[in-house]
Parts: sequence; structure tokens; C-alpha cells
Amino acid sequence: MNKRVLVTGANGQLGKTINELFAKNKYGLEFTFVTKSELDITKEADLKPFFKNNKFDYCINCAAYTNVEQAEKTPEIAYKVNAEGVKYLAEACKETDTVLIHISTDYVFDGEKTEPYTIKDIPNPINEYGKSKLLGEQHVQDILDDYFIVRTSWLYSKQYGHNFYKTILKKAKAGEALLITDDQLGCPTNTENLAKYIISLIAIKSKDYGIKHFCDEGEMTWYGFAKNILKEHLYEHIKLVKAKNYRTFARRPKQTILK
Ligand SMILES: NC(=O)C1=CN([C@@H]2O[C@H](COP(=O)(O)OP(=O)(O)OC[C@H]3O[C@@H](n4cnc5c(N)ncnc54)[C@H](OP(=O)(O)O)[C@@H]3O)[C@@H](O)[C@H]2O)C=CC1
Ligand SMILES: Cc1cn([C@H]2C[C@H](O)[C@@H](COP(=O)(O)OP(=O)(O)O[C@H]3O[C@@H](C)C(=O)[C@@H](O)[C@H]3O)O2)c(=O)[nH]c1=O
Repeated sequence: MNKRVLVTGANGQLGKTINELFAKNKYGLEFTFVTKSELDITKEADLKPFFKNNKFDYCINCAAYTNVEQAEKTPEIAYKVNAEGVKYLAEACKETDTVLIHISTDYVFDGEKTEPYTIKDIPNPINEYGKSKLLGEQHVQDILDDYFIVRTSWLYSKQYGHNFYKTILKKAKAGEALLITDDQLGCPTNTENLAKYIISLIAIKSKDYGIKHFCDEGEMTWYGFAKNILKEHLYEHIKLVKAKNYRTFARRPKQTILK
């Protein structure tokens, strides 16, 4: 029998990628994609009947508040979605025996470790986005037994959404010189690879529940990532300057390579 899979936050870059790659019922999966306007995860009263009426086997939660800078200025919005909304989602999954595949972030770590972060390392987020995402993880762990928390890093789609990859291309196309921080180390992760990993958990009927780390190979700084993007698109003539202490509103962890 087909497994019924709900994807929340379907208008985001990961949601759209899952839709593009898997909506046509591959691997015997039957998908329902819901955008924020169709199912707002912070609306508890809408969420529970929706789950009860539909009987999903899995819920892939791609819904999140991902604006790291704005989260620092108005944290309550980030907590509402990334923590409270996730709690309601976990409760709805609990009541309906739905396995939750929840996506989290490398920004739950403080970045002070010199080695890659393992799933056993203790999170210690240094910005409001990371704190709100950690609280979301904790709700999932408190409420559910059958869950996957998939932490990933520096996510980008070449087609969909807002991300560093697209920002750099936009600036390069406009002929803007680029001043890019060289102070953080991480692994950019293409949404297509993450989407395949998530679906593989369902396809192989994994019951190895708990926290997972998934990122693409290749550690680099944002400067290095920008350099690669310019090279890929033959924009190597665009001026690219390493920034030390690039000023942002939110602090970012120095190194968040996920093992
Ligand atoms: N982007 C990144 O670099 C990284 C992301 N992640 C995590 O991966 C996951 C997917 O991220 P990504 O695809 O990049 O995120 P996006 O910001 O591209 O997409 C998130 C989606 O969630 C929607 N959304 C926001 N609030 C709600 C709500 N209350 N109810 C339902 N939907 C809502 C947004 O809608 P709208 O736009 O209309 O507000 C948007 O469509 C998230 O959990 C994120 O934290 C992890 C590491 C890196
Ligand atoms: C646009 C730009 C950014 N930067 C810096 C700012 C920041 O330190 C770094 C990355 O900038 P961004 O704002 O694009 O990325 P940021 O919002 O920090 O990305 C994070 O998003 C959340 C959702 C995650 O979960 C993380 O894994 C991570 O991907 O690059 C520059 O140095 N120059 C620039 O021109």
C-alpha cells in the first residue's frame, strides 16, 4: 500500500525541491503538499483536524522561519513557528501515529568546536534563530518516539527560494563587487541531495529514529562558496574580496561542519 506523506512549508526551497523530484508518486509514496496559507503550523486548531481527517504515515516538516537576521530583531516570530508550531505538529503526529521528519540546522551549535559536530555533541545556539530551532527539536523529542530530526547546513537550491547561492548570482549579474566573510566554515548543501536523503528514510522504512546529520561534502567558508558560485557561472571577472568581521545583526557560529 502507498505511504501517505504530508509536506508542510511546501513553498520553501526544500518543499519545492521535494515536490519537483518526488511528487509523481515514486517509490510508492502519495504526497500532499501544503503551503503556509493552506496549513499554518502555528494554528493548533487547524492542524489537529487536518491530521485526523487525512491519516498520513509521514510528515516532512519543511515549514520554518529562516530569516536569521530578522529573527534577532523580532525573535517572537521565530519562536512561534520554529518552536511552538513544531510542538503542535509533533502533538498532531503523536495523536495520529504519524512519523515526523523534522528539519533542523547546524546553527544549533555554537561553532567553538574545532572538529566536525556529531549527533552526540551538545547544542548551544548563539543566535535567536538557532535557539528557536533547538527548542523545536526539544519539543519533538519530548513528545514523540517515532521521529527523525535531520540537521543540515547552508542549504541552497539553484532554482527555488532565497539563499546565499542565489544572492551571490544576483549581485554578480548586476556587476556588483562582492565583500564576503571568510570567518565561518561549513558545508553548503544542495536541497536536491537533502530531499533524496529524506525520501530514502521513508523508502527504506527506516526505524532508526532520532537525530541525523546530513550535509554535502566539501567544507568551505562563505567566501569560498561565493568563489565557487562565480566560477560555475563564469563570473570570475567580478571583484570578490574577503571580509574579516563582516557586520551582521545576528552572530553566526564559526564552524558548523556536521559529521
Ligand atoms: N535555508 C537554510 O540555509 C537552512 C535551512 N534549514 C532548515 O531546513 C528547513 C527548510 O528550510 P528552507 O526550505 O530553506 O526554508 P524556506 O524559508 O525556503 O521555506 C520555509 C517555508 O515555511 C513556510 N512557513 C513559514 N511559517 C510557516 C507557518 N507558520 N506554517 C507553515 N509554513 C510556514 C514559509 O512560508 P513563507 O515564505 O510564506 O513565510 C516557507 O514557504 C527549515 O527547517 C530550516 O530551518 C537548515 C539548515 C540550513
Ligand atoms: C549576502 C552576503 C552575506 N555575507 C555573510 C553574512 C553571513 O555571515 C554569511 C551567510 O549569509 P546569509 O545571510 O546568506 O546566510 P545565513 O542566513 O547565515 O544562512 C543560514 O541560514 C539558516 C536558515 C541556516 O539554518 C544556516 O545553516 C545557514 O544556511 O555571509 C557576506 O559576507 N557578504 C554578503 O554579500
